[in-house]
Amino acid sequence: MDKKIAIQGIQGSFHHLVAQQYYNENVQVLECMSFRELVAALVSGEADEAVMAIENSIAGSILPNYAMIDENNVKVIGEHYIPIDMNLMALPGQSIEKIKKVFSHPMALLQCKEFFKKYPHIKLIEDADTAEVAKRIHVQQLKHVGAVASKAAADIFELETLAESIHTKKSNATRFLILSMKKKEPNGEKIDKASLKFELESKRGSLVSVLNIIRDFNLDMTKIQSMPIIETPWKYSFFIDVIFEEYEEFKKAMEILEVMTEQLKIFGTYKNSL
Ligand SMILES: O=C(O)C(=O)C[C@]1(C(=O)O)C=C[C@@H](O)C=C1
Repeated sequence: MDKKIAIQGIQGSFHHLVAQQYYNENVQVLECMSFRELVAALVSGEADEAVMAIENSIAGSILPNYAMIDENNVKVIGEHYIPIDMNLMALPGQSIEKIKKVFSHPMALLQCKEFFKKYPHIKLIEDADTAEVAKRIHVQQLKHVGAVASKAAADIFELETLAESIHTKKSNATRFLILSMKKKEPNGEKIDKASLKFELESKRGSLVSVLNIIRDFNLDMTKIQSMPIIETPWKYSFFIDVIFEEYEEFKKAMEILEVMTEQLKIFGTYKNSL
């Protein structure tokens, strides 16, 4: 039986595009209207795996997603990057001048902030999903309303593109994680990346000591994200990604970090896809 993959959003969303690229064109998806719903579907077993956006090159990290992965003991089993192309769309026959409101996912609106500065008459409103807005405009035949979404969404929901590629930087890209409640099954793929988290005592040099171990064992840190620990004001946890050539070196580094840090947690080891 095909695996069921939870995505945030509906057909035509960027998550759907990633699921099609990572699994296959006909992937069986479970459409979730929030990241919280997506994680709940994984935890309950309703979905086997999930695709979750974690970071965008313009809008930055989606911090609540780090916390949800951590709190629910979700495993990271892969990653996927896609260039993100944002487009303004509306019912056929509308023009930008006629559009009064534009709805989209908050991360999508953030990526297009510069474009909309030129159109101060347009009110930007956050919504659950890019493609879902496109669908709503089509189903309810909403005039004077625009969506910011993918070209695929415009095609599926028969909308006209009023402005193409409206994201601020043309190199706009989003990184997605592939998630599961189970550890990655070996499938012959090279494992050369890991996502982990640790907490540190607020002591002089504690982070530097960890970074030295990472360097000494030839791990290349590709990302570091600090997150406040809610229970203890001004104490932080660090979420990091590392890539490596030798799995054995990674393992040895983790044995040392286990002793040097508090709450070391490895979310998963998987194939680097950048
Ligand atoms: O609304 C969508 O289409 C999504 O897939 C969500 C999402 C996100 O969560 O960042 C995915 C990629 C883009 O960066 C913008 C929006």
